[in-house]
Amino acid sequence: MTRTTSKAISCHVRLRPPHPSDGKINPEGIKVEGNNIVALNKEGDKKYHFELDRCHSASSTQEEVFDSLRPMIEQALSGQNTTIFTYGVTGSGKTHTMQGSALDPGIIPRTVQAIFQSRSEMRSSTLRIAFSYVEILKDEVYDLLGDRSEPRKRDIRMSSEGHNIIPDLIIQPSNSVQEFSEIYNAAAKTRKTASTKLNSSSSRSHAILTLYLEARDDANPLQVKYGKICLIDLAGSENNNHTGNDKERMRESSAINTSLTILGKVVDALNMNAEKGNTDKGGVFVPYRESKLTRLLQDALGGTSQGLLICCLAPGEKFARDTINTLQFAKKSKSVENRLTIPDNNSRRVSVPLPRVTKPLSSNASFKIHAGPRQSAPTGGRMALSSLSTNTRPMRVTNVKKRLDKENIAGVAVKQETVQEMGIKGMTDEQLDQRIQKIVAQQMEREKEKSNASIVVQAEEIKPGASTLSGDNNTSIYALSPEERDTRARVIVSHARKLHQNGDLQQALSLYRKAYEYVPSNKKLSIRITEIELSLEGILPTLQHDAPRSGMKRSHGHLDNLAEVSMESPLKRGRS
Ligand SMILES: Nc1ncnc2c1ncn2[C@@H]1O[C@H](COP(=O)(O)OP(=O)(O)OP(=O)(O)O)[C@@H](O)[C@H]1O
Repeated sequence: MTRTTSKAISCHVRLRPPHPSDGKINPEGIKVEGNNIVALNKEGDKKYHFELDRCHSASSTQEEVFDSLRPMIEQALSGQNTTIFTYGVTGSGKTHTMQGSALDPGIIPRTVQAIFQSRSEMRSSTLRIAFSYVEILKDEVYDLLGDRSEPRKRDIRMSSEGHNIIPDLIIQPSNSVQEFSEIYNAAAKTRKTASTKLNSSSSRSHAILTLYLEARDDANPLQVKYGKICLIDLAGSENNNHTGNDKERMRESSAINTSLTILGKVVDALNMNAEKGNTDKGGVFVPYRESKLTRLLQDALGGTSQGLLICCLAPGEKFARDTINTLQFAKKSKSVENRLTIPDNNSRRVSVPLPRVTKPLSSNASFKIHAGPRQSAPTGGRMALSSLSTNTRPMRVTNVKKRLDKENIAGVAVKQETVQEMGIKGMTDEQLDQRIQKIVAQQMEREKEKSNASIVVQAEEIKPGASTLSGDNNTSIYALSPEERDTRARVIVSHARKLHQNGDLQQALSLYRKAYEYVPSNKKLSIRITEIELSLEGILPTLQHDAPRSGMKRSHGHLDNLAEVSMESPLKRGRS
């Protein structure tokens, strides 16, 4: 089980030490006092006061910065999605804070080190680690992993579960810090940077590194905790009067500034909704979809991830306005509340397992070996913890997952004790797979036998007189042709959708389950059912019906498509 709780985004500030590119510096321009910060405007006649969760002065070390967020990494290891991002004007120290250098490593290398360290200390569970790495350049998403000769541009799509996903994203398993570093460092070099007047190595793109964690209890492999850490180095906001940008840099700069402006609009909309006290009913439209960045940050902003924003400040007088803007962004972000899903210790939901490394990675073959699958769509990954923007975990769903999805859908409880009694400790994954398959198959068979007789009658009650359902109340599902099963499922789904649109999740769920009996291989339907179940359990934060609301844009797609798509495969099979 999991529970949900509200938690505001944490906001830290880090002041960079002076640098020759800063020009004139007013020693009174930015003052850090404990967790308070006072900034002067450029003219020096107006003071702005801000209180943040943590302020790091110019003398703060990388270690101190990391120590201040270490608890979040520990929570991620317990299954909590986590997003940490650096924000600030160009040259303010975002990349230094997030990445650092070999001699002075930043958050990313320290986080990876801490995770592998925790893994080596785990006594009763096994931790598997994988990562993806993308950049957003001029509002396009590029996969930084993978072979250079392959196309790297990726789309973002809305999954049928309502999450933003990146189809074909490479998820790279990793077995050691060294293995991670070889691949990650090579990929980081391909991130777009360029020299500007303010920063000789200015990031021209937003970079998102996602670490996927899967902790499996050794004594009970069905107890799995999934965590995800997104570490985001945003490109800096820019004033082209200072940067001396040429035409190409200007174009990049404009895309960077636009996406950061939309980020600000998203935060504003979330705050307006929070002020109204209700984000779900008739609130202000949150423009996540206006940029790729905000689509991918959706889970971190008003979603289910715990979030930390680190605002970086440059001390030069010419940055006074940027400093105040950055601090104002921090101030408004602080009031954005996320709804965290916190797994408890007994969680046994089986989710999307990480891909396995089948061969050892060689140091110079990092991009050629993709033990991680490249898939074109999410295949029913675990929704509670997989919804973070990149959120999107297009990983392979193993047979175990599929079977246990079926288990849920058919309402068959595979008792944990039963599995334990069968002595699965020490089994290989394959043996475990086979064992679970057997248990689920037996239980599903029993459930199906019980429910067959009632399904047709119940469907008839949903829409009396529907021609497709009339006259054969006693017909077994198995006696129907694929087309007939498909037609029946369609009718039931269309009623389920109406109930869903009316917000009657419980009834909708029961009808979707009935429809699923007719089309048990239908993945979309299976995902929809799981989604509603999670929603009813309070694991998924909101599961809104697709009916258009006045004054709000609606998200198109997943429900509208459901009846259609859900019926596709059986019909195709029937014809072939
Ligand atoms: N805390 C710090 N201590 C020492 N040097 C720093 C610190 N922060 C930043 N620097 C140095 O300042 C320069 C600019 O920093 P960095 O590249 O991290 O800025 P940025 O905000 O990522 O810029 P951009 O948005 O242009 O990519 C770099 O040379 C970096 O090493």
